[in-house]
Amino acid sequence: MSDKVKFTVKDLDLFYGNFQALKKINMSIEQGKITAFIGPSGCGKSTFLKTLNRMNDLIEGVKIEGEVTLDGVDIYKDFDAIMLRSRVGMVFQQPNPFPMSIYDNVAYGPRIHGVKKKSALDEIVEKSLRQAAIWDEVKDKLKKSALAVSGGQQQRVCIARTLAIEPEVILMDEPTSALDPISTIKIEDLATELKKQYTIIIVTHNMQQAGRISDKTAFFLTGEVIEYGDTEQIFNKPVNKKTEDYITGRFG
Ligand SMILES: Nc1ncnc2c1ncn2[C@@H]1O[C@H](COP(=O)(O)OP(=O)(O)OP(=O)(O)O)[C@@H](O)[C@H]1O
Repeated sequence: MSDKVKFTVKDLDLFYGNFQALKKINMSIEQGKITAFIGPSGCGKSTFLKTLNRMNDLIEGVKIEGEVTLDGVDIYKDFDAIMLRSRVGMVFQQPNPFPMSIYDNVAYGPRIHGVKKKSALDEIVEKSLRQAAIWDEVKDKLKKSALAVSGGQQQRVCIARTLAIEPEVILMDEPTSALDPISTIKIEDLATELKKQYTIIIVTHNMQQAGRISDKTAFFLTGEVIEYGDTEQIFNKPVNKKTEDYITGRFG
């Protein structure tokens, strides 16, 4: 697997009004890997994740300074936000299928991007549901409401919906925190499978999860990245005392 850099973040500051939520973040995120963001509640993990597909643009009073590039192109200066989000998809904490059929959920993005032919949509829907490891469970109920399946299945439908627009990066914001252990393992296995094709960045409170699936880990504290490196190093030989305290549960 190449070590090609997907995102480069330089001196990134983010303010919600007067409150500085991110402080001088510098990070290179590698392609084809799973990068985990860990740290205590409120330390800025989700905020940082959302700067990578400009979801914070939608919040009033947000000010962002510094630079984020995707494949070397500045996402704040040289990208249309909609175009960016089609390359950098997102899966949220709570499964959030649209109140429509499973088929229409997955076909939603391609339709917006102009795919109209039924045969083409059928193909995308099947491929995406297969990639999201849920095809066999839903293939006989594609016309049923996406809200009528279990939470774990809903989350995989949401992942399929994200995959249907063929992004290059998938941002996952605590994607398993609302799920039972079996569904959690399914999503973890899925993430491991998907990294062959996609770059995945995941926010998680579950340290075992970060240890199990990620290649790189960044530890955040009060808006700063305290330590960033190979997951094995961060978990087994953290350099910073604060990282060690957090990893070993002595934090706070
Ligand atoms: N829309 C907003 N307006 C103002 N402050 C916000 C907003 N969103 C987040 N914050 C603040 O920014 C800080 C970072 O929040 P963020 O949600 O990024 O943290 P987090 O590490 O993801 O937390 P958690 O693990 O609890 O989800 C917190 O102090 C939070 O209260």
